[in-house]
Amino acid sequence: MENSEILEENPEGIMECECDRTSYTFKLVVLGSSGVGKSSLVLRYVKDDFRDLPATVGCAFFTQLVCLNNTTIKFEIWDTAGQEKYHSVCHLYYRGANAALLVYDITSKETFFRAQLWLKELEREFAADEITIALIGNKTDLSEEREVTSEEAQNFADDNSVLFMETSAKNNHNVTEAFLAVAEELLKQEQNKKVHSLWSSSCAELEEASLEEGHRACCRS
Ligand SMILES: Nc1nc2c(ncn2[C@@H]2O[C@H](COP(=O)(O)OP(=O)(O)OP(=O)(O)O)[C@@H](O)[C@H]2O)c(=O)[nH]1
Repeated sequence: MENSEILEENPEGIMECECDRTSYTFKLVVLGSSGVGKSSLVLRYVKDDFRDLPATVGCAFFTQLVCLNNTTIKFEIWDTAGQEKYHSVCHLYYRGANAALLVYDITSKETFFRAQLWLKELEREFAADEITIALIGNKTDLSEEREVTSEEAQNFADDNSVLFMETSAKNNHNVTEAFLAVAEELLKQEQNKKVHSLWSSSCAELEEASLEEGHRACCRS
């Protein structure tokens, strides 16, 4: 996590990063029940601010640039409304997402169950290697009212192969770390894809070479 920084986008929208060798744009959608702190997490991450916000209507859109391990990442963040009346349109917002934060409030078991339902919905809509998912337990500053233990959430995350972190948008605890963990995972997958495609093309070349060799050997005999 040390080798990372949040970057400013200049007025022309050009990424400014000394270490910019490769750049990626990732769509990240934030999902979860109303009031769990989705918008507050995004506001904390993008503007390092915390204040009372009106309930989100539909969806709010933000961008954030991050330099991580000599790579520039542009996060396109879609902060969805948690109110039930918007649920039917949510698929429009998570379509094409590379990553999802499934947020619950550690003081509300119900919101944890709702995050589990979100996971099921995403598993129906995306193949496993299509989307990086992080389960986020927010409001750790209210630990005396906690209803969801870290252990049960961690176990659930491990069983379902998703990232897990607890945060407080209010106290700025683990917020940047949560987004960076997702960025790191996305970069890892991009690197795996590159290795896989290099490997596939080398295999194809080898196959072609051995066919040619076989053909020559056959013509010699
Ligand atoms: N104590 C505490 N309160 C928080 C935290 N994060 C958000 N809140 C409060 O929780 C309430 C809801 O926060 P929002 O960020 O609007 O929640 P949301 O999930 O975006 O809600 P919708 O827009 O309805 O989907 C607000 O009163 C926030 O101030 C936190 O980390 N700790």
